[in-house]
Amino acid sequence: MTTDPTLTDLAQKASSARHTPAYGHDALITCDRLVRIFSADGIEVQALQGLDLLVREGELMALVGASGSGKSTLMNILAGLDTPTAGAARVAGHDLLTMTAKDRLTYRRTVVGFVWQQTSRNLLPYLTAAQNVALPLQLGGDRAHGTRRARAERATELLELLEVADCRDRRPHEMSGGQQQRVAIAVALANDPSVLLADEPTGELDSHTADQIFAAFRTANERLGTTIVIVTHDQAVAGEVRRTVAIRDGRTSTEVLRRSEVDETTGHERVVAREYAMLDRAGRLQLPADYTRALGMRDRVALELEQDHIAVWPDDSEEM
Ligand SMILES: Nc1ncnc2c1ncn2[C@@H]1O[C@H](COP(=O)(O)OP(=O)(O)OP(=O)(O)O)[C@@H](O)[C@H]1O
Repeated sequence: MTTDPTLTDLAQKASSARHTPAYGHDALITCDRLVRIFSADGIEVQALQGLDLLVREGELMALVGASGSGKSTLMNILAGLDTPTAGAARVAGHDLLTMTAKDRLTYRRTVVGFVWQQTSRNLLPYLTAAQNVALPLQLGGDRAHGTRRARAERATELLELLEVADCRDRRPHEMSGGQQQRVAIAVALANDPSVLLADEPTGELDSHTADQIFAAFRTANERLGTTIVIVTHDQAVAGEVRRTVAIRDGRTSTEVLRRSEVDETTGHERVVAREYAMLDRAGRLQLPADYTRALGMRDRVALELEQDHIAVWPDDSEEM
């Protein structure tokens, strides 16, 4: 039996809804049902199809996914280089959908730093490493680094932190690919951004050099507290971070979390990884393709609520 709610019931309901924190209220990066549609030659491509993602301050995380799944599209939006078609995206309090062109420029110069795959895209070829690091300080208009000397000191400090102080006076073509990427990280960190975004930063490097670049990101994360999001195909990099989020068909699909555990018998520390599926706010869940294939699940499945889990069964309606 249902009874009509009283005015007091409705007031209480409205008040509790007001006190429910908004989705992602405590996250540094919030993507809420993010959509990006590209139209080319009359054909629409939905690169992001309602992507949800929360990243907390101080995280170092990896984004993985097949080619064409939407990783670069997401990174370009977070970098302030592209605007979403619909949904919501906020980074450090900046609304990426409603920013004016002027806000967008300030955002790109002071809130986010980026490192791209192509080493040549990250540095200006005619400037030395130190000059490359000093440039964003000058453009960002940071008062603390208003003088040439203050900027040179900051450049030296960052190049030392990333262990490329010896490249200080060299131009990009006089450095190895790995050195160039470490200088690129220093450039991206110059204005002390809230978030550092890296799109396949080790894509052009051999595995040993890639390890060194990853160590440089870890240093930035641990020593400066910068939140870092790395898009990577490199399993070694994805295996090193505490959180790896997989994107499939323009949505976040699964997430692997790793934590250290001490083995009770040996006393050794080991890393335990566990994979989770993403449940979106509408209650949608993407089942891994190999699971559904293994059980011949297609368009319909049966669900049963158990005491502590939900069971998903293949469609048995034909047998009924
Ligand atoms: N400017 C654009 N115009 C039209 N379609 C685009 C554009 N940029 C991306 N797309 C399409 O959007 C989809 C997602 O592309 P995106 O580059 O984000 O994928 P990705 O996961 O980064 O792939 P990769 O790992 O190969 O770089 C693809 O189908 C791509 O063809």
